Amino acid sequence: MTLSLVHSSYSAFVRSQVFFRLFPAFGGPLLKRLNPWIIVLLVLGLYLMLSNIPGSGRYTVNYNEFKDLLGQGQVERVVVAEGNAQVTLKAPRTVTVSTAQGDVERENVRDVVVRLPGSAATPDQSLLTELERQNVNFKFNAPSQWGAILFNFLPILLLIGMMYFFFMRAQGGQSGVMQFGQSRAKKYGKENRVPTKFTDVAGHEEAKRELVEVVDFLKNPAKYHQIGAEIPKGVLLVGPPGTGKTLLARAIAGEADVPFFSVSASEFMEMFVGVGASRVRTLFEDARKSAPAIMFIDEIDSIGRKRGAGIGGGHDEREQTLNQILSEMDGFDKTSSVIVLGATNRPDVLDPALLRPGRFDRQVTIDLPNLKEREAILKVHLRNKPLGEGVDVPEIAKSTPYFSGADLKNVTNEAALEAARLSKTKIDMSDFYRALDKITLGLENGSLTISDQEKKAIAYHEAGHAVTAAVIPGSDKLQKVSIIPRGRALGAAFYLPEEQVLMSKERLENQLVVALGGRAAEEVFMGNVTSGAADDFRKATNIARKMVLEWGMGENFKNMALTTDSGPVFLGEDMAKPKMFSEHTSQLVDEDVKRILNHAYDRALTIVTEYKQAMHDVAEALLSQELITGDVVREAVARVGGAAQPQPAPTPTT
Ligand SMILES: Nc1ncnc2c1ncn2[C@@H]1O[C@H](COP(=O)(O)OP(=O)(O)OP(=O)(O)O)[C@@H](O)[C@H]1O
Ligand SMILES: [Zn+2]
Repeated sequence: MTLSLVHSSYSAFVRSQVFFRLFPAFGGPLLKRLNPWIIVLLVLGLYLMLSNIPGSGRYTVNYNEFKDLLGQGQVERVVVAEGNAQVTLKAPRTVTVSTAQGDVERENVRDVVVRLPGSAATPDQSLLTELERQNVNFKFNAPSQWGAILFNFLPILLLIGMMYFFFMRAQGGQSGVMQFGQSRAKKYGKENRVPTKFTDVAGHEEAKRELVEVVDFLKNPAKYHQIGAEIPKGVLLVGPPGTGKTLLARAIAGEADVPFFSVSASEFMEMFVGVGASRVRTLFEDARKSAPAIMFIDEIDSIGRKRGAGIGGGHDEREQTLNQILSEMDGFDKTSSVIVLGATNRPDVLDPALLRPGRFDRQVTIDLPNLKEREAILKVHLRNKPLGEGVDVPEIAKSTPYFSGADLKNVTNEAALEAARLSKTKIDMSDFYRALDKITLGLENGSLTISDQEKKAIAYHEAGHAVTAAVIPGSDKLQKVSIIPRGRALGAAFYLPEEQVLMSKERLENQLVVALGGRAAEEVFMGNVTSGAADDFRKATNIARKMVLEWGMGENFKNMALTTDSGPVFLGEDMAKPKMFSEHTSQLVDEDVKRILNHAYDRALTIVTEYKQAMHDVAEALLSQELITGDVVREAVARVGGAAQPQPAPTPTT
């Protein structure tokens, strides 16, 4: 359980992590795969079903019952096939039939099936004699071609088929026999003309300027060929999820009016080695046929990771697929005008071979949008939505730091849904606020029962964050504080972080004080501490470790970095990377981290004690109103401190 969700502005990295966590759905398209195994299973299932149904829709009777019926002269017709006899009675009557629940009487039965005793497909002699004597219409069907093949040879055929299948995969899927891979690649590579234009992509002006060249080449390839200019074969779009990489790729195709082939690299990943490579081949063939064209490969890092880094399964397949892409790109002759656009958010893990000249030798960075760009993106997505008076788009942009384009689109959509839910005809500012709360924190958790004592603890905890944030000069501006439980969080303080690329040591230390302010308040005002600060500690420790390990801010390690690689580590790579420092060094690191955290915690304790009255005021306001604005906190602090502490320069808000 977390008592608070302090999304103050740690480092850009920490922040992006938070948002990736909050928006897992933006990780990429959901793939619907039809796995070859499913087909095998279906066939097997069908086989089992067919071989189990003796005669569809008929009751089954046991052999003795049949003999009785025959003895009574009730049987009109018998057809024997594969050890079963399909029996038609002279008239409908009540018979004892076998069911899963045992023998039961059934009325009005005329057609039944009898499973003949023994494994023989031929009925015994005495039965034949009796049938003949009664002059029953009797037919003995030798197992039909069909039945015989299906029931006796199918398993063998399946086995041979699968061996063949695996064998071909192992061969690297040479074309001609790769029906599986080929037909599916066609389906994945959607070839279509797209109406998307650059005007649909807000912001990214820099990227657009670079990509105009690509558009021009696709429009007039002759111009470039004639003068001997070589145009990039591959352009890598690099940026976090949801920032519009796919959108830009489509816009290029749309602007140039050329076919757009798109595929997500993870779709190449199959259980069978070689399928991916074969799909790549087919896809490129198709694209070349309709050149000039754009081929877009999303999530290229999923196959383009450094070779040899992976551990375990799927790794051969990945390498083969990657090799195929590389050789296809090399295979483009200078006159073929297919441009491959790849998208990734992990360029650092890509195989260097992908980035060599003649392949993805150009990189275009697609970053998270800044304030102005967010406003522009919001406007794009609000184009067709009716807005009420007083909707302040710049204000929404300000409240959505580090949101990606996809996140912003989601905000506009959620706001529209909120408005519709209240049967409004226009979207108001309040709808946007509710949408934002919902998105950043999850739904209000009304089912949670919280005791009064717990509520008090939460209120003081949040007050601790809020008051320290208001007291420390230059902290992120506190926007609001709430103790309404939402999702996993029991309470939260919201800040409007100033977007900064560089974090000073002082600023980081201040953030640590605010992060630990919650626990400090618990200790001072509740007399005991709770488990609610777990998340705060995780975040604080994360920052402190980075300060020591990466940013050279530790006392033992002034001005040196102990890691060479930042960012989330890939499983394979991490396992392969030897530990960079000794046991002794680790101890020194821990010392430094501890010192930084302790210092911050002491400062937090001092502040909440010094601003005792403000703490009480804020906690009480929270307990009675559940949600208060940053102004309430700032006023409470000002009443205590007067001019003792300089206030943060307020960023203009309405
Ligand atoms: N700059 C932008 N302008 C307008 N809309 C945007 C922008 N960026 C993202 N969007 C919206 O977000 C949606 C998702 O973006 P898109 O799929 O292009 O992101 P992506 O970078 O390809 O993400 P991923 O890496 O997850 O595939 C787009 O369909 C678009 O509606
Ligand atoms: Zn907290």
